Amino acid sequence: MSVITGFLGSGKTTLLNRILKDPAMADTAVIINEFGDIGLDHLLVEQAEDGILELSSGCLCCTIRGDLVTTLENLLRQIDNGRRDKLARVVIETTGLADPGPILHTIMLHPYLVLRYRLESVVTLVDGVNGLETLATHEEARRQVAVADRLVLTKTDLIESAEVSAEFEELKARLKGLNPGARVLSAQTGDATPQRLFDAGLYDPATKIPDVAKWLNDEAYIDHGHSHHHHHDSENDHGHHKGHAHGHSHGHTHDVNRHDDRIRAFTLATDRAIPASALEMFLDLLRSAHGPKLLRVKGIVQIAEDPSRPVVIHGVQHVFHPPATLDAWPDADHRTRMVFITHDLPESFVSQLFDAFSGALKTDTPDPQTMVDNPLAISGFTSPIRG
Ligand SMILES: Nc1nc2c(ncn2[C@@H]2O[C@H](COP(=O)(O)OP(=O)(O)OP(=O)(O)O)[C@@H](O)[C@H]2O)c(=O)[nH]1
Repeated sequence: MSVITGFLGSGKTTLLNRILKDPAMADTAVIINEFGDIGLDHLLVEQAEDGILELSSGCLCCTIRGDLVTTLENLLRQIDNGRRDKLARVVIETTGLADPGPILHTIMLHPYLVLRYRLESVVTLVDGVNGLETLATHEEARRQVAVADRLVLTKTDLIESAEVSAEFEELKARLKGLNPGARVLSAQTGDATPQRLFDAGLYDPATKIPDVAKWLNDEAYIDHGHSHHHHHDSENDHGHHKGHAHGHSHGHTHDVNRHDDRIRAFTLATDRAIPASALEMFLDLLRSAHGPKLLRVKGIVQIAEDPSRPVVIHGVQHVFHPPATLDAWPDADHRTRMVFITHDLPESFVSQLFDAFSGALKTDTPDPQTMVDNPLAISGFTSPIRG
């Protein structure tokens, strides 16, 4: 399942309209609000039922009937009844100012849908001409960029003057600052193909084998770290971070970029395994106490009890997929590696919390027992240390 988001008028409908015709969209169900918006006349509609149209490309175009859950259930029912043989993926277009969070909530917190759908890609469209201004003035737009797996630049054909093209370069630098790991595609050059847009999940769609390096893309955070100053102070440096990157692009436009300082992109890497229950506690605490500050979390984690089988974690805002255990490490690198994009949540806080739970105690940092026993701590937690 993938979600297409982007600011008002960023070109979502235009992009969808183009990709619906692509044979690579066969067996994909695209959920939109209204058929009228997308102008399907030219797409040779073959059949209509339950608000679902089958296009000549083999793509299904669905309007929301009732609510999103009902629409997603209807699609599953068609497969389960044998009325449809295959549904490779679902793409949901969010409307207007949409925050993809509630849509992802709906699916990942639904007891049945979560068993049948897996989040593949969050695609965010960014207007190549107005994007810089939108990012400067709208918090929502910055968050949309920060949660993305793929960023698509639209309207680049309208860039004519040198001034606009300088702004465009600046826009690209800002996007990189906000979300170093997201692949950037261009709607105009035709590189925003369905495959590039949507194959952002952990599992290769053809082989079903997890591709951790591509999915996590933590290398991008490290490369990105060079040209920026670090808020990092030595007190917080535990020496296990592989790279640091901060969500802002510095340079000649401090004014415009100052908002980005609130969004941070960073990695956390360590050789130290964490007990399974402590990982659960770490994620629970992050999610329940700081959920709104998490924009995106991905990671592969070494578990103390079963170090040869890593656990994959994945969250968008405070919604986390149930962690999945892989049969083996994908390569020789067996370190825990996590990438975080946060809003008003500093790297040092996350790394200290992880250290506390993974047992790297320092005299001046909280240990998990005190965090749990602390009367000021969030209620409802039990000790991660059993026995
Ligand atoms: N020149 C140019 N115009 C574009 C491009 N993409 C979209 N547009 C135009 O921008 C306007 C808005 O595009 P839409 O595709 O409707 O944008 P949207 O994101 O679906 O808009 P909302 O549904 O209102 O949020 C339309 O007039 C499009 O024709 C592009 O790449 N180049």
